[in-house]
Amino acid sequence: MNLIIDVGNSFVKLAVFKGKKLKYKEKVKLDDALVNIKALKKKYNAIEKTIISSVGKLKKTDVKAIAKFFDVLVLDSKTKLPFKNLYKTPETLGVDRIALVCSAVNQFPHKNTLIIDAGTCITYDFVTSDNEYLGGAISPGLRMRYKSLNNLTANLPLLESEIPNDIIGNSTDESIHSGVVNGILKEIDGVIDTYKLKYSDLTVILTGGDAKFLSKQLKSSIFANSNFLLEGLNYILQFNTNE
Ligand SMILES: Nc1ncnc2c1ncn2[C@@H]1O[C@H](COP(=O)(O)OP(=O)(O)O)[C@@H](O)[C@H]1O
Ligand SMILES: CC(C)(COP(=O)(O)O)[C@@H](O)C(=O)NCCC(=O)O
Repeated sequence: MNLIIDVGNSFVKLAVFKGKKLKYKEKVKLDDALVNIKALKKKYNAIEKTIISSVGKLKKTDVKAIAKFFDVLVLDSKTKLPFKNLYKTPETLGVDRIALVCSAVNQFPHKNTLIIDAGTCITYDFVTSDNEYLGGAISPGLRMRYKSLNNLTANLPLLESEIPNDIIGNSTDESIHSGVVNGILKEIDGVIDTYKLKYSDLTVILTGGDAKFLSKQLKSSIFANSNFLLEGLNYILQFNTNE
């Protein structure tokens, strides 16, 4: 069994895989991660290996503590990968984005694939049918947009995400929901349309904490898969250990 540890900028996702099968997953705050990992070790004593992908504030001491329980692979720019990385600064590429690309080449081999991860940030990652990763884009995520409107103004309240009733916001709250949510939806649909002009056979995956919230509102046809990153990490672990 493999334990997958995905440290994002909002949450840590923990998952247990038996071979390719997802057996269990949970989402925790970073401060609780170590305690929950210890509990998972007790619950699933068949876990031998773990992969850690962190773009968040995971401490080196936490990695050391985890390495006491399991055989650890810490994903970084030197890890053996199943695609050609053409990013100009591979050493600064987010390891979560690397895992998304691995998931795509594993699940959609020889396809032009755009992976959209709606998490703290929204990331766009594109891999060609020739297995070449070209890069993509980074833009502010759903909660980040609500928070920035509140943080950087005197009068705008902090709201919880809500699907707007109309494109025309007829109150402060409705104007914010329209700006933030319609803004993201138009951005995503617009990015997909632009890629499709060049790659008409494009496969699009939507994942991340906000994927469920956004997927039904999009006009483009996409595959929504909340486990896409976790599956990519499990694949990297298998790819590096010949499991
Ligand atoms: N308490 C919370 N704090 C931050 N984000 C939250 C919270 N509750 C729900 N969310 C949603 O989760 C999204 C982040 O999802 P996730 O994919 O887990 O992020 P990351 O992988 O970057 O940690 C945010 O954009 C937000 O809409
Ligand atoms: C863009 C990100 C902050 C996204 O993180 P997330 O929203 O998934 O927590 C992360 O992939 C990162 O730190 N990237 C480094 C810059 C780059 O990918 O080029």
